[in-house]
Parts: sequence; structure tokens; C-alpha cells
Amino acid sequence: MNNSKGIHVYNEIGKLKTVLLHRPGNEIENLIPKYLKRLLFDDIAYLTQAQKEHDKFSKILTENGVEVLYLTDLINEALIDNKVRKSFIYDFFNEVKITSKNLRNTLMKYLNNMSSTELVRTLISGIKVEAVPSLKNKSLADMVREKVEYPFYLDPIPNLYFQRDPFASIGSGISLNVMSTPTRRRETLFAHYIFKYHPRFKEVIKWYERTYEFPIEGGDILVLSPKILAIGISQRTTPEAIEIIASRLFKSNESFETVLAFDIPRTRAYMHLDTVFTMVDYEQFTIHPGIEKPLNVYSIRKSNKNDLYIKFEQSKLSDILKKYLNLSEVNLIRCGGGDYIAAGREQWSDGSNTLAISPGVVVCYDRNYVTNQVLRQNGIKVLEIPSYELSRGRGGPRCMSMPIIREDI
Ligand SMILES: NC(=[NH2+])NCCC[C@H](N)C(=O)O
Repeated sequence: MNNSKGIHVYNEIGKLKTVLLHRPGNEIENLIPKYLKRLLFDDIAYLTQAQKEHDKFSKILTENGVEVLYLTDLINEALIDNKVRKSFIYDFFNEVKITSKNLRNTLMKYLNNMSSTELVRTLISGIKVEAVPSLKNKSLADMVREKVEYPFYLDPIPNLYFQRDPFASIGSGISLNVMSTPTRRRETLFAHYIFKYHPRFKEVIKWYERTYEFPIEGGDILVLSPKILAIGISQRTTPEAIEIIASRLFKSNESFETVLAFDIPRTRAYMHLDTVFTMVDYEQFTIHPGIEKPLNVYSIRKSNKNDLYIKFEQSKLSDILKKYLNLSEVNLIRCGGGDYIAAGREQWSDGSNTLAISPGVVVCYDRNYVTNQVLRQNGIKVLEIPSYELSRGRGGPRCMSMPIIREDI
């Protein structure tokens, strides 16, 4: 592991130096069709294949000089102190509303017998009722719970391999996000403990906290330049959260001057801005044609009196990007080459969700061959990873990764 401390992310495309991933594990094997919708997954995935694909993703990154950190390692390193470990477990119980004293004690005993690695793995993959010794002296809540015949005390966390979302690196700090659905809220506990206790990360400043009121998720946050952020107003991210982050950033010593808020349609297929718009080179972006017409963009800037100055941007997207990023040309590369059918199909499997590892070099799913071809025609180097299973969770290479350090450009 390299020794650089903290976070450094001032752009979307500068050479990626360090990135955070989570390799999918048994949480995927605990999904059943009945609960898919609530757990925000679209199909039953085959874990062995998903892991192969994820390992390939990680290998491509490593081969390109990126330091890959795994969430499970960081959290293990953060939980060394026994008191911290206990409070992490209690936070999990509180998050899923395990309130019965008896059940809390029984589960605590069950978890306390585990090594730290096992504990973390279990909290992620879920706790099956049958795995825990049966309760003695049941409370009313325990009895009611038993009648429901739900197989888990703790649900699996199948979306954890989408490390883009629970927190987002912005400049030298992070937004510790408020997830919009209950199923993903436990995910932010990992970041909460890492950024509080891990020696490498505990000094990092937070622009947003998981206890705030308004949802915001990392897939909506794009650091376009040291001065400009783009944040989606989406199914998952609220305008109120964007205002709070903007004003925290503008009051800090950071270089950010403008937040462009992209108002995108609220739909499952476009749950975050990065499912329809990513940056691939200095002046090139991918975009899903399905959002171009309904897109409204607002600019948020610092006004003199420490207030926010908010304006609706009248121009078309390429002109807005030219103006704020100081570019003479902007090329919007359309998902599926702009073809209605290909764009719809490939966006669904994250064709516009690219992860840039340096200017003009991106990691993409192999299945989106139309979009990948168009990217190449525009001079972009596309590194493909297999995507039979990973794509069933509705997220691509950008969704699966959180940059920790990027080189400035
Ligand atoms: N940054 C992203 N686009 N992440 C995709 C997350 C997908 C995940 N199944 C969810 O619905 O939350």
C-alpha cells in the first residue's frame, strides 16, 4: 500500500493513482427474486462469474499503475479496537432497526465469536435467521418477527460493489452520502468508520454527513475540473443536498467555484447522472440521447455575501460545458451511436458509464459494442471488461469504483 494519506480528486480523467473497490461476495448469493426490487437489483447473478469479471476489472486497473484498495481491507484495519468494532455492529443493528434487547445480545454473541474478516463478510452477506442459535425468552417483537417468516435478520448488501455511491471524493474531502433508499443506508457505515478510524483516512474533511436530511448519492457527483462540479438532481439526489455541498465547498479553501446541477428524469434506468453522462477526455463526454431533450442545467456559484447565486442555464449542454470548462470545442459522444434502439439497450447496461483512468483512456463493459466502437472512432482508447453478471446490478465501471487519488491535469 502506498503511504499517501487522504483524498485527492480534482478531475474526472487525470491519471488514476488509487481507487477503492469491493469484490462482490456471498451477498450476491443471498438474493432471491422476491426481494430483488427492494434490494435494487434486477436479476439473480452467478457469483463465480461476477467475481471473475470483477477480478479482471481490478487487474486492468493494476496493470495500468492504479493502486487498488478493497473496502473489506480498509474496514478491517479501521475496526482493530474492540470498542470500535462493537459500535460498528451496534450501528448496523440500529440501521436495520433490530431493537429487541434479546435479539441484539444473541446476534452480538454470534458475531463476537468471529474474526474481523469473518465479521465484515457476514455483515455484508447478511445474517440468515437459521444461522443464529434460536432465541430464548422471546420478546413480543421477536415473536411478531418470527411470524413473518422472513429469512434474514440482516439483509444482504448486494449493491456494495457499486463503491461509487456511498461516499464521493471531492477535492481533498468527501461527501459522506445519505442514500435515498433504506437498503443502501448501511453501506455508508463502512465509509463512516474508515474516515473516522483508519490511519490513512481519518483526517479527511467531510462536505456532507450521513446523518443529514437530504439524500445524495455518489453516482450523481462528477468532478469535472478543479473549479467545476456537475451534480445530478435525480431519483437519488435532491437539490437541497446539492446546495449544502456547494455552500460548504465555497466556504472552504478548495478551488471549486461552480456546481452545475443537471436535472435528469427520475427513472430506474437513469438512477444517477453517471448512468447517462461521463467525461472521457479533456473535451469529450459520453451522453445518453434519452436525456438530452429533458435536461435542465442550473449553475450554482458563490455570491458576494456568502450566499449562493443560482441561475437556470439557457444554452445547450455543449455550450454550457464549453463556457464553464473553458473549452473551444466539446464533443458529446452518444451512447449507441445515437441510434434509438442501440442507445436504449446499451444505456440499460451502462454503455455511458465509463471509468477514465487517464485522459482519453476508459474502462467499459464489453457488451456495449456499439458505443465502444463509437468511442474508438472518436480517438478514445477503450479497455473492455467482461460483463455478463456484473451488469445485472445496473451499474458499470464508473459505478464500481471510487477514485481516492487522481493526478492533477
Ligand atoms: N453510480 C451508479 N450509477 N451506481 C449504480 C448503482 C446500482 C444499484 N443497483 C442501485 O440501484 O443503487
